[in-house]
Amino acid sequence: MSALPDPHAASGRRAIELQTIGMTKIFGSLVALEDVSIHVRPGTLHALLGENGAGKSTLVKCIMGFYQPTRGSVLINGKEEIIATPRDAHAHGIGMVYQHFTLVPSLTAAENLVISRAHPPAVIDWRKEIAGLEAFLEKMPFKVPLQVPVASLSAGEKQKLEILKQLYLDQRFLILDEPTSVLTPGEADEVLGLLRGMTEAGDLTILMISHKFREVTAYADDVTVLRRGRMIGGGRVGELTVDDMSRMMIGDTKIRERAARKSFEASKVTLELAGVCALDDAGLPAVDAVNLKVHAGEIVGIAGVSGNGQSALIEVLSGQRDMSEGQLFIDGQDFVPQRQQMAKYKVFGLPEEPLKNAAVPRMTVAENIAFRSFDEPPIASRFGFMSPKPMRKKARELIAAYRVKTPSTEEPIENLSGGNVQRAILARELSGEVEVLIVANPCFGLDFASVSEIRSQIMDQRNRGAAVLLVSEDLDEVLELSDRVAVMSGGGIHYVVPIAEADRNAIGKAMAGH
Ligand SMILES: Nc1ncnc2c1ncn2[C@@H]1O[C@H](COP(=O)(O)OP(=O)(O)OP(=O)(O)O)[C@@H](O)[C@H]1O
Repeated sequence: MSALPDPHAASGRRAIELQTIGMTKIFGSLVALEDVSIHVRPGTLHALLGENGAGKSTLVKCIMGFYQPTRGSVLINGKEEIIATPRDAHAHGIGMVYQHFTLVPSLTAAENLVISRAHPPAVIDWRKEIAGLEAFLEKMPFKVPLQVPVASLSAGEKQKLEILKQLYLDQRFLILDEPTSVLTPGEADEVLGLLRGMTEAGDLTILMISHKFREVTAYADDVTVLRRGRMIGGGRVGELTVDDMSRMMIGDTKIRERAARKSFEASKVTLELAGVCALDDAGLPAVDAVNLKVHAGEIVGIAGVSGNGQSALIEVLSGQRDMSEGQLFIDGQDFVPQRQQMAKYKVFGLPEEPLKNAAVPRMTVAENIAFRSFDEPPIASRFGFMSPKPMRKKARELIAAYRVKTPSTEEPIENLSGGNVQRAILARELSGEVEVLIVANPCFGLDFASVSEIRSQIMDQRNRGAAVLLVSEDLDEVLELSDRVAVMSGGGIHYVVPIAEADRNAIGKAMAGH
C-alpha cells in the first residue's frame, strides 16, 4: 500500500454531474433564491454569473450544505441526495474553493494537505506522506513546492494549492468562487487553462462564480445567469455574446458613464508619506522607507503583486498598524491616523475585506453607515444618545444613492452579499466632503456595473480636489484611474511614473522587483 492511500485509484471517481431542482431559499421576508434549476453537465466548466446580491453564493451554499434550502433538491449523477452539511457534500465528491485563502500560513503545503484529510493519521510518517504526495502531484496539472511554509508562496501558488487540496480530497465537482480575483492575468489564464484540461479529460466538473466575461467566454462551456434570485437565462457559452450575458445580468439598469478626468494646474501636496516603515505581525519589515506625495486632485495608484507590503501600508494609513519609523503629513501638518484627526483632515477610506476591517458585522446597515457621524448631530442627540430616526433616514438616502441591496436599514450588515457590503461602506466613506481618500482594491468582487459606478465615484472625488491613494492588485484598474503609477515590491516603492509614461512591461518588471 502506498503511504498516502490514493483516493482517486481507490474510488475511481470521475467528473460528477449535478442538478438543482427548484432551489429556493428564503431569509425572513427576503426571497434570496427562487425556484432555480441548473444543470451542470459532467466534465464541463459551468459559469455562474449575476450582479451583486443576485443569489450566486446562496445557491452554492445550498449545494454545499451550508444552508438548508427552503425548497428544492440536488441531484448528483442523476440521483437525489440529501446534503445536510458540508461534510455530506464532501462525501459526495463536492468541494469548494473560496475567494480568500483557507490554508494555514505557518505550515507547509504538505502539512496543509495531510491535515485537511477527514481522518489524518494520529502519528504521521512524513517520509511516506511526502512520497505519497509527490506521486499525487505527478498526476496533477499544476505543481507547488511541498516543503516550504505556505506564507512564503505567491498568491498564484496558494490558489493552486487550494485547488490541489480539493483534488487531493478526491472532490470531483469543484465550486470556485471568483478563483482568479487574487491572480495576475497570466496566472489566471494558466490556472483556468489547466482546470479546463481536467474537465475536458472527464476528470472534473467545475461550477465557477465569476464577474469576468473574458474568463467566461474563454474557458466556460455553459453559463447560468441569475438575477434577483431567479434563473434568468443561460446556455452554451459559444452561442451567447457578452452583450447577451450582460443584458441578462442587469436587465435595463443604466450603467453610469465613466466620469472624465478634469485637469488641474499644479496643485498642492495634500498627503505626504516620509520614510514610512512598518513591521508585520511577526515583527519583520513589511513597509520599507516609503516616500510618496499625493497632490490635491490627483490619484496615485500603487500597483503590485499582493503580499509586497500593500496591506501593511494601508493599515498604517488607516491607523490599524503602528509605524516603526517615518512620518505622515496632511497639508504640511503632522498627521496621526486617529479618529479625531481623520475627521479634522477629512480622511476617508476603504480597506481590504471591508466586512472584517470597516464594519461591525452584527450591527445593522444603518448603524454601520452612521459610524462616521454617530457622534454628530442630527444622529447624536443632545444627551449623547444616537437618534435612530435621522440615522435611518440618512442610511435610506445612501442605500438608494449607492444602490445597496438590503431588505431594510435594520438588516445586520453581515447578511448582505459581499458586493453590497462593499457598496454600503463606500457609501459611508464617499458621502461627505473628502480631502484624502485611501482605497484598497475597491472593486474586488463587484459586478461590472458596480465596478463602473465605484470607479466613477473615485474619479468624482479626485475631480472635486481630493488626494486619492489607490492600492490595487488589478493593474488595469491602476492604469485606468491613476494620474501617477507607483509600484510596490518588497515593502518599498522604487518606481513612480506619470500615467502618460506608464509602460506595462516596465511596470511588470518593477512588480517583480527589478
Ligand atoms: N444569511 C443571510 N441572511 C439574510 N439574507 C441573506 C443571507 N445571505 C444572503 N442574504 C441575502 O440574499 C441575497 C443574495 O445574496 P448572495 O450572497 O447569494 O448574492 P451574490 O450573488 O453571491 O452576490 P455577490 O456577487 O455580491 O457576492 C442578498 O440580498 C443578501 O443580502
